[in-house]
Amino acid sequence: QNKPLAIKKLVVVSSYNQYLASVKSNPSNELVEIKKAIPNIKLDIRYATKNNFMQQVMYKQARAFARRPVVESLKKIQKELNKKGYGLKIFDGYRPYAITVEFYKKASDKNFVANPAKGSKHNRGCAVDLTLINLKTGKELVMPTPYDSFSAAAAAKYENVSPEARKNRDFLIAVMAKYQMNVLENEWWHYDFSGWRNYNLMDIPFEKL
Ligand SMILES: C[C@@H](N)C(=O)N[C@H](C)C(=O)O
Ligand SMILES: [Zn+2]
Repeated sequence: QNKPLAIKKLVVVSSYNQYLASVKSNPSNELVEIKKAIPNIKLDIRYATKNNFMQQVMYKQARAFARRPVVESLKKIQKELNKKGYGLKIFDGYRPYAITVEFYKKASDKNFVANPAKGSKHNRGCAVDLTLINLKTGKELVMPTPYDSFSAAAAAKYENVSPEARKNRDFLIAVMAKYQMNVLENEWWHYDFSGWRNYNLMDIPFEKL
């Protein structure tokens, strides 16, 4: 006889007080503002502009957050990169769940956006979208594709790219992995924190944080 399927209900925290209580019981739950913790990090929050795949402003504020241990990893990564003349540029961090719902409705290719039925690691404050910059010039290093290019060439192991783009991409992937930030198979710019399972999905707008 077939066993009934166990259907897990998706938990999304949308109450600010519930979020505060979770931080009180475990400080790792805090959504830390990345720029405050790492002042020399560069931000280019595309979803707070119309320059993104949605072609509309999705965030009211150009800010980036991540859970405390994720920001600790980013701090170490930035330190290591700075010694070599490079730095990070952040495109996105914590993303409220409602935004993932909007992305999924409109995205031309659903392979490049998380399904709201499961939620995104961004909604857990455990994913960041980023690239590398040259510290002196502030310019982005050459990568296989632009950010959020929903193309085959965006894959982390895509072979048919220039030697320079491949070198930069593979260097970024390696330094991120050293600090528990693992690249997403089909997006070279997206990194998931290995402890993401310990954090709830959230739907709290930046303005409240
Ligand atoms: C939309 C893109 N930047 C992204 O973050 N995709 C992943 C799969 C996500 O939505 O979690
Ligand atoms: Zn992402």
